[in-house]
Amino acid sequence: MTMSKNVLLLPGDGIGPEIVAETRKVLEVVSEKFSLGLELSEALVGGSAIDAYGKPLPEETLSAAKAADAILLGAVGGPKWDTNPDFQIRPEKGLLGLRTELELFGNLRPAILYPQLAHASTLKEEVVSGLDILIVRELTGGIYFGKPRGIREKEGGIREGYNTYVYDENEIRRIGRVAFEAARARNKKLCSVDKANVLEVTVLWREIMEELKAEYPDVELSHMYVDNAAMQLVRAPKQFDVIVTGNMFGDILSDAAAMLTGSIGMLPSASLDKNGKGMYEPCHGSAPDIAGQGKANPLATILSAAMMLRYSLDQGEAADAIEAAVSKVLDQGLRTPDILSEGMRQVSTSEMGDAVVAALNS
Ligand SMILES: NC(=O)c1ccc[n+]([C@@H]2O[C@H](COP(=O)([O-])OP(=O)(O)OC[C@H]3O[C@@H](n4cnc5c(N)ncnc54)[C@H](O)[C@@H]3O)[C@@H](O)[C@H]2O)c1
Ligand SMILES: CC(C)[C@H](C(=O)O)[C@@H](O)C(=O)O
Ligand SMILES: [Mg+2]
Repeated sequence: MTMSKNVLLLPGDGIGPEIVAETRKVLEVVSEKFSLGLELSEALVGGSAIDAYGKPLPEETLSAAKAADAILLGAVGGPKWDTNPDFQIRPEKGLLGLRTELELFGNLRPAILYPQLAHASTLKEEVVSGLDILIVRELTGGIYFGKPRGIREKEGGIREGYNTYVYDENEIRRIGRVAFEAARARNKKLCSVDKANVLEVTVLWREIMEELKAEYPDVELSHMYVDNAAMQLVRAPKQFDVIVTGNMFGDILSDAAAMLTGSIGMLPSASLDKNGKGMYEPCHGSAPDIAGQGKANPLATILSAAMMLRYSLDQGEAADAIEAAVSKVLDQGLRTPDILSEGMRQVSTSEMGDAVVAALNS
């Protein structure tokens, strides 16, 4: 008898509902094919939750997320809510609240170039071909959550905005271990990215990473300043295997890494707690500029579902099948507009989802 597994789908805003609908089709097919007994339910988060409940993370959604075996999120945000004067009532706060409430501190953002997309990258083919790197981003600390924060008035009525970049050594150690373990399971090369020439918080970061090295003598550890890392990611990205960094640097570097894979529409992610429970989402946002037009690439979300099966639901075979199906549709020359190149056939969001389903069934 199969044990049923509860998966909570959080479509969110903008292209979120479109890409999650395609991913739902894929999950239904693999559930059937591999007898996974996935029970899929949906809840609101972000702007859609603000519209329905007046807040971006309603209690119903949070308790469903806590009860679920795994969560798959589309994206949140959009211009409709960007001018909300109460900063707590913003879609992004719903996503950040889920990450902190569920203690999802370990964010894995793999940037893999499918060989079929070597032409889709804006970089030269030889720079990106064979690319397979992993960014490990700390997700529940750093400047995103540090206190004090706010906008205050100084003497003379001058307003100033302020945030606090803070990490304690335990927070650094636990993300460090995630990264060392990941490097150990790959090519045993870890690059820690910081700004230790300027920021004390990252002086401590570097010190703790060095300390952890003793536990992982088989992993080669190096350090790089974030400005150089941004440059090196574009200049020679294949020099990296695993990168570990804090919340904000990881946010920025992972968008840069996305373009190495051809499109931000290709980059999946896993956000894990200490027990491996997780929320899975594409690295991109709600793309308001293309929402509702059938132009969104659903593959980052579909690949996030594969990560979910592998990391939280222990279904590596089903995950492999999804990734093979994605590779197959790329072999067939099917492309959403963001990854379109000469000689390929342009398809819509739902045609891409249907093609992945067909590849799974074939
Ligand atoms: N995890 C999330 O939910 C998340 C992540 C990033 C941004 N956001 C939010 O999304 C909104 C828009 O932010 P942004 O414009 O800076 O970033 P974005 O990632 O939404 O879009 C950047 C560009 O990439 C394109 N793009 C993104 N995903 C795509 C896909 N799947 N297929 C094809 N093209 C795609 C968009 O059309 C746009 O041109 C903001 O409200 C932001 O806060 C949410
Ligand atoms: C929407 C925003 C809060 C989020 C982040 O900054 O973490 C996004 O950019 C991401 O990369 O997941
Ligand atoms: Mg981001």
